Amino acid sequence: MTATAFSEASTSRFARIKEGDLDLQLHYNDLGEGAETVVMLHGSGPGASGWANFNRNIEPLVNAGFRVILMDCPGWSKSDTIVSEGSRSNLNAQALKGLLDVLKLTRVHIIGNSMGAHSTVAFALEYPERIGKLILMGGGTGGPSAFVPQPTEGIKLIGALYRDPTIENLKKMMNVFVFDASGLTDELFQTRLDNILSRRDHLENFVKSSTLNPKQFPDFSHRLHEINADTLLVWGREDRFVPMDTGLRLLAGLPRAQLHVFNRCGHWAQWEHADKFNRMVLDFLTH
Ligand SMILES: O=C(O)CCC(=O)/C=C/C=C(\O)C(=O)O
Repeated sequence: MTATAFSEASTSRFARIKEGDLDLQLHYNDLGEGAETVVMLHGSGPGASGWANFNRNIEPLVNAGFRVILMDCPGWSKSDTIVSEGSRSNLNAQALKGLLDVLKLTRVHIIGNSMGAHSTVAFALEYPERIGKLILMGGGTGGPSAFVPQPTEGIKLIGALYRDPTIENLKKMMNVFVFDASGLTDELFQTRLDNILSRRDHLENFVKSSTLNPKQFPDFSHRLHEINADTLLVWGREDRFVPMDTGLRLLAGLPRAQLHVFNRCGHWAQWEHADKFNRMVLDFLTH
């Protein structure tokens, strides 16, 4: 499959999942045909989706012979909406279990970005037999930062955009996502704003969820030693959403983890340093 052979629309799929108390329709993108599958889980910003977060990272994996599944978590993009009163990390893990069962995938590698990384760790703890290797970027556990006041600047901007979804608030948030904002185009802003405004129900339910339970992403630090999977941690040195000492906490707790820190990089390492990130991921998955 070549770069021009796939698009969001041509790879868009829906699945009905019933997993425990969850009964909902999930949207996902399905690309490639390899024997091994890589699942990508997006972050929690308004208008995020698998495609929005990972469109620069799909092609090298597909060309290397992996099947790639981008799951849109409940409450994002074209998946059903939901109010999360408990741990959203665990809710997303449960949704992923349901999707993998529908797709008959027994074991997958997972790349998680921010909330997606928190959810990857929740999945690894709940369903250890279903995981291959893990790649966690800008997340993996909630909990305190020893150095940066919380909520961080970036998380406050996410909250402001959820409550008041204007182009001005979107630009404020996205300028903090990245180290170098010169790559953010008007087209990117407009696409993201269209995604945001197309699902007001998701926005309202995220605000409701955060009011019901401000700690949507619990601290897994005390359980990290249970995860035996090879894990690549990737952080931006200038991450203003989830500070880099969270990466150090993960490195200390996960027995088989290694950490790579990009300099001149914010919260979107997979986008800001896509070529190097893609090479590192392929090397990690194939060796
Ligand atoms: O609150 C947290 O710990 C997670 C924050 C988070 O998931 C932010 C992600 C932002 C994006 O990657 C996005 O919106 O595209």
